[in-house]
Amino acid sequence: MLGVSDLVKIYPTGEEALKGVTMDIEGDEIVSIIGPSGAGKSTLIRCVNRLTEPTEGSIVLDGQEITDLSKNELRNARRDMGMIFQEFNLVERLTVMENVLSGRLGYMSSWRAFRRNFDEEDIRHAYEVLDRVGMAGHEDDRADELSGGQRQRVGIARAIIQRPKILLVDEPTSSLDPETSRKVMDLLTEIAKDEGIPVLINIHEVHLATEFADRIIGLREGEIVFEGPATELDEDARDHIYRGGESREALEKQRAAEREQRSDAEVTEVEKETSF
Ligand SMILES: Nc1ncnc2c1ncn2[C@@H]1O[C@H](COP(=O)(O)OP(=O)(O)OP(=O)(O)O)[C@@H](O)[C@H]1O
Repeated sequence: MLGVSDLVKIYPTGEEALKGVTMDIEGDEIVSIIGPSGAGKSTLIRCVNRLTEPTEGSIVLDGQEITDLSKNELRNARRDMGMIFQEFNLVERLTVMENVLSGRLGYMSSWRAFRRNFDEEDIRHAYEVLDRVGMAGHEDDRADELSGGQRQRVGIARAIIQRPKILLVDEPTSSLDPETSRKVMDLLTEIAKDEGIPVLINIHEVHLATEFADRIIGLREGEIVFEGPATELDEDARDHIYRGGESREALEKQRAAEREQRSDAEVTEVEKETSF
């Protein structure tokens, strides 16, 4: 389905955000990318649909190479990639229904898109999808009247109405409270399984990644340093992703040394106080 090979991204500033990332995602798998801040998680997701232009490497979606598509070809290819963002990216002054239908714009001629001339089938589908994400009855609400959780539900509906082949999700819960985050993740993963499409999701909260993903990819400094099922993400693996080369054992040694140093210092203080 999606194959990423030797993907490199060097920003104009010289920052090498991805240093040759290779990964695949198939079927209806949910893959979470985790890693410390600056590891390259967003860059990876955004390179897949070329919101960020990759520097080198290959991205193949359903047999089509994405990296060398022209602007027009890319517009068509993006219909196959539903994108869900941290900041929801809704048009604030438009209604829920208008925001959801905007997911169909990529399928329309420029003229029909300009006139917002949607098919009846699209409108029927939009009602259905809004019901599916728990937003029935809110069709005419303006986006700027919604709570964060409701906004993300609309974001999910807009992505789903595209009938994409894959969902690319960039920090969907960063602007939400823990309870809403869990509900949104529940909905997102359930819908993706129903639709039978894979999900590539960049997520900060490791507990949500392990709870909802089939597979975890750990990125560190632009490189994959862990890949496996959530059950294999033990403390050692987490340390490796978030602290680099340090293994759990090394960390324990370091902590023991620090404890020893502290107790030596305490002894010295006591000696000082009691010496006369
Ligand atoms: N537009 C840009 N121009 C220059 N450097 C960038 C740009 N976007 C990201 N970077 C740099 O690329 C590296 C990877 O950034 P990226 O946002 O992909 O990481 P991340 O893992 O998603 O981080 P976070 O979890 O903090 O969002 C970082 O060092 C970042 O500073």
